[in-house]
Amino acid sequence: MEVIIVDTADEVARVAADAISALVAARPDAVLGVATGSSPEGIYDELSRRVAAGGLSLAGARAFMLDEYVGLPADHPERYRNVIQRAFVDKVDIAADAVAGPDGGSDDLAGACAAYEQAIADAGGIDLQLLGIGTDGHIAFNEPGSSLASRTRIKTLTHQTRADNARFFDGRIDDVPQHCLTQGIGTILDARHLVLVATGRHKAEAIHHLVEGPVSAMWPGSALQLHPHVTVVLDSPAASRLQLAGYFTETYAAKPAWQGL
Ligand SMILES: N[C@@H]1[C@@H](O)[C@H](O)[C@@H](COP(=O)(O)O)O[C@@H]1O
Repeated sequence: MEVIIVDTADEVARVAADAISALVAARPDAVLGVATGSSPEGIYDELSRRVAAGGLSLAGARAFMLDEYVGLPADHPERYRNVIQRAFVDKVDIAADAVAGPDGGSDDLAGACAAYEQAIADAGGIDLQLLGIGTDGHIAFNEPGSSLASRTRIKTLTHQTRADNARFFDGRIDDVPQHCLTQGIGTILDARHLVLVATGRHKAEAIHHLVEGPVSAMWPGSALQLHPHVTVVLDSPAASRLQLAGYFTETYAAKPAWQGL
């Protein structure tokens, strides 16, 4: 696991965008994994600037989403497929039909989960998966207690996650769906490169457990320790509980230029 600590959220976004730019330069038909939440928004804005400046094109890329609420109407602004449309698809040159998510509106949710796993497999798997992290340590919507081997399935959101996400529903926790479909931790670990971003002191505890805690279903992000290619990009407040912060800073400063992310 490489942990990169920078000063600002803008720098976090630039580093993560660099990883995507390098991948797409080498493989224009890359399969990206995109995440919702506030954390990746700066990355999408940075990618959009690079596309507008002509230095990057995602026209040949495909993308898979991590998760989706169950039961929101198709036109609900907080349905994650609509969120990712506004935050990412509309800002870059990726084809709208090249972006897929689990179907939280399906009458057959188990079937929708199986179909989503199959779609990812049919695309050859995900090259680079962007991730944020919840304050309770969840990745995608894998709440504490999730199997580290889980695949795409229905989950019940914790009170803490619904309270955190109520800000997207005019502060009304009761409007936040109780259920979601989410890639499992096993699904996420199948991606070839994981890039997790976090900013702010409210993420420091979850980041501490992810990087330095024991691997445990109680802190789902800690499963990333099992993956051979993980890049964690943090601002200083998010890194503030890391015992190894000094070492990570020295390592990044001394990083060989040829190494890439
Ligand atoms: N399902 C998403 C996660 O993928 C995301 O990582 C998390 C953190 O969101 P934020 O980046 O807004 O703190 O929120 C949601 O619960």
